[in-house]
Amino acid sequence: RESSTAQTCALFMAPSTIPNAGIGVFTAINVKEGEQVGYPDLAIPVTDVDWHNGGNRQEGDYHWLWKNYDWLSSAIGHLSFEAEEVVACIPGVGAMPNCHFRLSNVRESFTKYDTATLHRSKDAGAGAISGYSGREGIALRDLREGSEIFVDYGEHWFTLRENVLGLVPVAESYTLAEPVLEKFHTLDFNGQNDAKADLWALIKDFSYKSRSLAALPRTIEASNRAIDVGIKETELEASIRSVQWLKQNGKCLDNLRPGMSSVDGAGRGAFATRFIPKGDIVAPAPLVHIPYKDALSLFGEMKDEDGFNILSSEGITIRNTSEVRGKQLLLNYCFGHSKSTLLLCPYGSGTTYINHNHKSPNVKIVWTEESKALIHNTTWLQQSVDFLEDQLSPGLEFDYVAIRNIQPDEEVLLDYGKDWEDAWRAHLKNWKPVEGADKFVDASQLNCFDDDECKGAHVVRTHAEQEVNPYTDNLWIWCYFSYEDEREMTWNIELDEWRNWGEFNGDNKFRYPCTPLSRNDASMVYSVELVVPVYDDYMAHVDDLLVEVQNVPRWAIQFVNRQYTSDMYLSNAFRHEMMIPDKIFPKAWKNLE
Ligand SMILES: C[S@@+](CC[C@H](N)C(=O)[O-])C[C@H]1O[C@@H](n2cnc3c(N)ncnc32)[C@H](O)[C@@H]1O
Repeated sequence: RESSTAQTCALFMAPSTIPNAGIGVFTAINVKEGEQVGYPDLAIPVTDVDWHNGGNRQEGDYHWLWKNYDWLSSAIGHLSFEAEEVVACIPGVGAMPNCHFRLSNVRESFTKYDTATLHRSKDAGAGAISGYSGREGIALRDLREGSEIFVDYGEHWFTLRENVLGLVPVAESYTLAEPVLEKFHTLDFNGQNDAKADLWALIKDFSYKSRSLAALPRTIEASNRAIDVGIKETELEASIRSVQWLKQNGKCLDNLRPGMSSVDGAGRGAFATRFIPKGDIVAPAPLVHIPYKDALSLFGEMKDEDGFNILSSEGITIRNTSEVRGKQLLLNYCFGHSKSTLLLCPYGSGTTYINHNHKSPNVKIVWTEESKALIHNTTWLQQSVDFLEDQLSPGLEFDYVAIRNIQPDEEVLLDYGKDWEDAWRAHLKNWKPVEGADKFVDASQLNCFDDDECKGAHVVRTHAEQEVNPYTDNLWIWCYFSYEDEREMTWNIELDEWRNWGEFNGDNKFRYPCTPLSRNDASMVYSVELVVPVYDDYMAHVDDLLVEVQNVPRWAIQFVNRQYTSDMYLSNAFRHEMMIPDKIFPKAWKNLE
C-alpha cells in the first residue's frame, strides 16, 4: 500500500541497492550540490562506554550494536571535550545510509551544540536531552531523483569489521579491478557468450577473495556495460531506483522536522512537515537492541582509604561496580519495559525528537507490518533476550503511526507510558538546582558561528580583562587556525594574519587552546596566543609552542565546556527510558518477571 505522504515525500528508506546491505536511504527528488538532504538530526553522546562496561566493544567483550553506527567524537564539533572517550549515536542520515567509497554523495555537516534554552538553575529538564543537534546531510554533488545516498564511513570502519562484512571494496580496490576487467574483455571467446559468462562467474566465485575481486561487476551483463562506461558509471546506474518503486516499497523519512518543542522544559521536538492522515506511517524506526540495560550504567571510581583513585597495573582508574552513579543519556532515547532488561533504541530520521504527551498523543508505536518490513524479523518477538544478545545486527523495527490526522507544523507527540509519566512527575517534585547552578555559564551561551551571528553581544574578554573578571571554571577557550605547512608551526612564532584554509567543520586538527591577548573593538578581530603541540618523528608530543596570531575573527574563537562539566553530567539530570506498551511487548522478553 502506498501511503498518502509518499506522494510528496522527498526521502525514503528502502532496501539498499548493495546486495545484503540491508536498509538504504534514497532521494526522491533531484538535489543540487551543497543542498540539504532530509532534516538535521541529533547526536547523542555516549561517554567512556568501554570503561563503564569493563571491556572493549570493538572486540565484542560486551554487546554494543551501536558500535556499527556511532561516530567518533572528532567528527562532531566540540564533542571530544566532553569525556576521556566519547562517541556519538546519530540517528537518521547519520546511521541509515550505506557506504560506497566510489559513490559517496552526501557528507555530514558540523553539529551545533547548545542546551535548547534549558538552564540548570531553573529547568528540571536540564541534562536530560542531548545538546548536539543540527547535524544534516549535505549533497556532495548533484543527485538524480531515485539515487541511493552514500556516506563515507572511512576505510577503517570496514577493515575493523572484516570478519562480519567480508571484503568490501575500498577506493584502491577499483584501481586494481579495472585492468582485470579490461584484460578479460580482450579475450577471444569466438562468439561463445555462454563460455564468456561462465568464465566471468568463475572469476567472481574464485575462492581466494579480495577487495579488488569484490570491486569487479557482479554479472557478465554489468561487466559488458562496465567496459563501455567504466565500473563507476555501472555502479552509479545500479544505485538509482525509480521514484514510483520507492513510493510503493519505501517508507517516508522526511515527514518530521526538528524544532523547539511546545512542551515546557522538553527541549527540542518533532514537527510534521506535511499533512499526515490518520493511520499513515509518520516515520519508520529501525531499532538497535541493547539486551541488558546495565550496559548504560555509569559507575564511580574505586578509591583507597585516603580518597585517591586506585589504578590498575596499566595506570587506568578502576571502576567501582557497586557504585552506580547514573545512566548514559542514551537511555532517554531508548524504549524499554519494566519487566525486561531489553532496551530498543530507534535510529529512524526525526523520531528521536518526538516528545511525550500522556493525554492527547497523535502517534503510537506499532511493530512494523510484515509486508512493509525492511529489517523486521517477526520471529524475534517469540525469542528470548539471550537470543537477541546473540544477534549482531539490528532486526527489529517500529513504525510511528498517526492515531489522528496530523496537520502540517503540528508537534508530533507520543505517550511514553505511565511509568515514564510517573517518573517525570516524581522528578519534577523532587528536583532542585545543584549548588552553584545560578552562576553556571554553558559554553554555548558564549559561542557564535559566523560573522553575522557574532555581531553584538559576543565579545571575548582578553587575558587582562579575565584577570579582573574571570570566566567560570568549566570554560576553556580554543581557536581555529590553519597552518600552510606542518613545519611552519615549529618555527613561526608570530604570524600576522589569521588563516582559514581548511573548511570550518569543527575539525580537531585546526584548533588549539588559546588566550585572547587584545581586541580591536572597531573590526571585532583579536590577537591571540595559540598553544601549538610539537611532535617528534614518532608522533610523540614533546613540547608546546606559543604562537601569536593577529586578526582572528570572533567566530574562530570558541568556548568549550571542560570534561565532565556540561549539563548531561548533572547529578540531578532526569534519566528514564520510554515505555513499550504492555499489549505489544512480547512475553518472551519479560526476563525480570
Ligand atoms: C526521546 S527524547 C525527545 C527529544 C528531546 N526533547 C530532545 O530535545 O532531544 C526524550 C526526552 O525528552 C524530554 N521530554 C520528552 N517529553 C517530555 C515532556 N512531556 N515533558 C518534559 N520533558 C520531556 C525528556 O528529557 C525525555 O527524557
